[in-house]
Amino acid sequence: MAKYNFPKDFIWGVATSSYQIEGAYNEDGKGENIWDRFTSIPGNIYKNHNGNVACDHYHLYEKDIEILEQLGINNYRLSISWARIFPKGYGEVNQKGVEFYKKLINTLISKGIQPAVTLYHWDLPQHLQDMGGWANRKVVDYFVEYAEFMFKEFGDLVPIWITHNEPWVVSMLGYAWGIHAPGIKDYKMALQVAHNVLLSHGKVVRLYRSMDLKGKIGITLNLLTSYPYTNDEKDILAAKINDGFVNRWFLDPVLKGKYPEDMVKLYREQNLLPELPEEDMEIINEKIDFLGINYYTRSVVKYDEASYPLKASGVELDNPKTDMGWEIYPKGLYDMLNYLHQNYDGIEILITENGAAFNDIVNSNGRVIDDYRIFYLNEHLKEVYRAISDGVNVKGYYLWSFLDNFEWAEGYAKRFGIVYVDYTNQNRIIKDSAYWYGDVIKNNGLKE
Ligand SMILES: N=[N+]=NCCCCNC(=O)[C@@H]1[C@H]2[C@H](O)[C@@H](O)[C@H](O)[C@@H](CO)[C@@H]12
Repeated sequence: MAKYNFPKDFIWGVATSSYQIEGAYNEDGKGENIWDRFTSIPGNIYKNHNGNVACDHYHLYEKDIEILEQLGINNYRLSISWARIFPKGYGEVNQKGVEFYKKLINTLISKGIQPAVTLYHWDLPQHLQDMGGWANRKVVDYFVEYAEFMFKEFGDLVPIWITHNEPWVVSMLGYAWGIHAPGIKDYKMALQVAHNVLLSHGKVVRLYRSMDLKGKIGITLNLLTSYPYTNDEKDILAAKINDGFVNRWFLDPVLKGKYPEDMVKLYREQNLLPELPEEDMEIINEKIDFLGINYYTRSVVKYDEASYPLKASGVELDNPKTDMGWEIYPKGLYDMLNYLHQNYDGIEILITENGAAFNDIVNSNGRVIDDYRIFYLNEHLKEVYRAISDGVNVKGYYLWSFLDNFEWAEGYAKRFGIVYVDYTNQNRIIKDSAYWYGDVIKNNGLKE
């Protein structure tokens, strides 16, 4: 019996993404994507790790789905590798790529596991990057063509669609700071990228509606609850600017049809404002069925004269952190859920990612005792429960991640999985947290 009972039809799931787990980077007709290219350049990734093999999910997906079944996990968020479908990003279709996802999704459904499909989780076909990538407005139209193909092929199979995963990361880490693929450092271009990605989202939602499909469609945003370091009004303003930078720059166009005025003013003053055609806003604001949010940690922000362009910088507190160095702050999820409920008309929410990396060790009995991860997950789920009890419209939770996997610039050094992957032999070891999560699902709630 659970102490914290979740709503009857609450969605309990786990999440992954194509580049992080599939491997088979150049198999069965798949085209090169920007992460294949970015990881091939020495110095970009921890120890020059890459996703050429990753968790070899492309070949091991049936065994991985058996683990989901064994654990009683009946919702699974995955992403599609665009370059497996369209090796050049558009035009010729790679039928073997289509067949892989048909087999994957049909196997999930045959076992009673509901798929949630992300169309774009960062792995842009390299051919499209060669023409400017998301900075080129033409790529918007190629994304729509890709989505239309996916809706025609999978629209009747897949009940939950996510257009994009974390446009803030796509634009800022990929095009402003060069930490992620394609490794560009151009802040103004990054803001143009963010706009084009949002425009592509809106066009795909509009397309989905026109095809009269029966599922739900939304977008996933990484949201950082922002808190001022002190009660000094400069810090309070800095926290608000950080909230605008990470959260409202994406939430407002999608849910209100306009960019936040304070950030437009700031970017205009800094000569960073890109082309933001007014006629695009109505498209970006196309009504979504749910907002996906990825929550990991909070931001504590102080005024910082030297910080460009926001005059705001994060403060590292001496609090418990995950292996990523991210503060463990469950209340930040509660506060974010209430913030969304109050400021965005009670929009339906799916938590499409929440989880933690810790330095997992396989003990002498071949077991991974990850009590720290169970603690992190339990504390965050208690905050979700509290928000639902306050009336916040949270419909589901996808734990990041199902498997240990390629953690972008950190390579395989960071383990987020509830299933341990031994990359030397591709063995899977079910961690204690996975058994714990299976119980949460069975009880539809938490014991403590
Ligand atoms: N300071 N700080 N920052 C906290 C937020 C950083 C933004 N990164 C994410 O949210 C990525 C998201 C991604 O979808 C997944 O593909 C990644 O594997 C996870 C784990 O990294 C998360």
